[in-house]
Amino acid sequence: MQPSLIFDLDGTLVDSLPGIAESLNRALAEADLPSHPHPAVRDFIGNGSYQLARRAVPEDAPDSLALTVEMDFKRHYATGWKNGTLLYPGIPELIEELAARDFRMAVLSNKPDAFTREIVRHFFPSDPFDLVVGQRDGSARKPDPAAVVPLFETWRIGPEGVRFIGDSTVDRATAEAAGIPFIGVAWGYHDPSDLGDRVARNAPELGRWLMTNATDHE
Ligand SMILES: O=C(O)COP(=O)(O)O
Repeated sequence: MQPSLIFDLDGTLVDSLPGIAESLNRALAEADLPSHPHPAVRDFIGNGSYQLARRAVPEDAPDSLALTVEMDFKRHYATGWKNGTLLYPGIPELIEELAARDFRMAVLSNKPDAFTREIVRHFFPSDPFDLVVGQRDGSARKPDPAAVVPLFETWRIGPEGVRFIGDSTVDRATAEAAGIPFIGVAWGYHDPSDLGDRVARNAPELGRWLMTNATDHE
């Protein structure tokens, strides 16, 4: 049987850095705080919108200021993501091909849930994912392995029947803690050398690996 596939969103399926940076910098400007260049914002991404804001404000700033920046970031991002989010090359073709081959697929993101769903709906109108899960109040978030439990429940499957595909050390840590084989992607926001020994350089390579390993755990 083919493995079920969990995809990270930011840095894996879509390049969301321009939209995140623009919305974050607008929120910072409203709080009279300095903005950050894209490479710095890239390093803030991965642990959700609160951590994004927390890392963007001065270290000694109170949590209340980080929360204000997070709220304003979300307000700008609600409209701003469309101008600053792009699919990575080869991703739509890869997802279509995997769907045609009956791979079961899900998206698991630390991005706020409403944005995660809206972005996935926008870029994947054929609805190829069984489940799209973003960050929700009160629910576990990566790297907590409990974040993958809703996916196991939907698929009625254990970790050995799943692959986790992501661009970050947060994704890798989640997969490892949950016992899921991890495949890194080199085109995202973290250094590929931190992603273990299976790191795909482009979407066709990732596709080949996923399709040729399809029967690993039959
Ligand atoms: O927005 C974030 O912080 C991370 O999002 P991701 O989990 O899709 O990489």
